[in-house]
Amino acid sequence: MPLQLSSTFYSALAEAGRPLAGMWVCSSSPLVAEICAGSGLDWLLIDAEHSPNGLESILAQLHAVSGYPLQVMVRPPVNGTVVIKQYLDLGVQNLLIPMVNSAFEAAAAVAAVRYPPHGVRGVGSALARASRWNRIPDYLATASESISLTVQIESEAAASAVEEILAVDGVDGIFLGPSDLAASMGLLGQQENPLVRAVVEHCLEAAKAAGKPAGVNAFNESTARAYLDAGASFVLVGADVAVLARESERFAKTFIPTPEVVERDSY
Ligand SMILES: O=C(O)C(=O)C[C@H](O)[C@@H](O)CO
Repeated sequence: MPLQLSSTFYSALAEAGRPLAGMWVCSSSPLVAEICAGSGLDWLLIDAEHSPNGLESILAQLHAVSGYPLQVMVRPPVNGTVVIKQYLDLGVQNLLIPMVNSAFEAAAAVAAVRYPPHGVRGVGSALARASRWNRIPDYLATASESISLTVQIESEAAASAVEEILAVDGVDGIFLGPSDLAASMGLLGQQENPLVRAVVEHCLEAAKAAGKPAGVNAFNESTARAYLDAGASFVLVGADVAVLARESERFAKTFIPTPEVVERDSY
């Protein structure tokens, strides 16, 4: 029986017939990635934009989660042809490209994931995990069927161009980043601000009109539910590192007496 690659994020979304819920893996740890993979969530996003991940640690995490029935997406640090080629050759099948601000930038990402004549992806898969070292029959001809591309809308410029970005052939879906969006609107740290939420909802509507799925980052449960009600097809509702940070603080608060605040003279 020939080897087969798993289905993509968007095939799984269509098959599920309901929104997909997932979480970030930012710890760069294969062990933590595997713990999260067995949680029952629909998908994981391994982050390399803000997390200390290199090709080796991403590969180790892909290995760790490979036996679990969920989708895995990976976010590279930049929208770059070389880095995208390396991720694809590593066997990443679902890519989330950060900071895509225009149709031009979205088209560059599409070109990076496709072989010539449809794109500019370099040909090295025979020596790479992507094709399982040429054990996937016809990998070069069929690669694009095993890859999904999601672009991140996370600035005012991107939100203004969202219709054009959605219209780019090869963009399978969009993902809203309320934190950077808020920052670009002069509202740093205010991802829950009604002005930010209104822009997110505008983009969700644009995606619906374009017939493409849209996802959003929302760690606050009521916000996540509101975005799902507004038409989000997939959400990220937490992160490994955040769970660990908040729970370890809770342990400390529960068992360690709060030191008295010592009033000091000002020097
Ligand atoms: O702008 C956003 O929101 C995101 O892109 C998500 C962040 O990068 C993520 O680290 C959560 O804060």
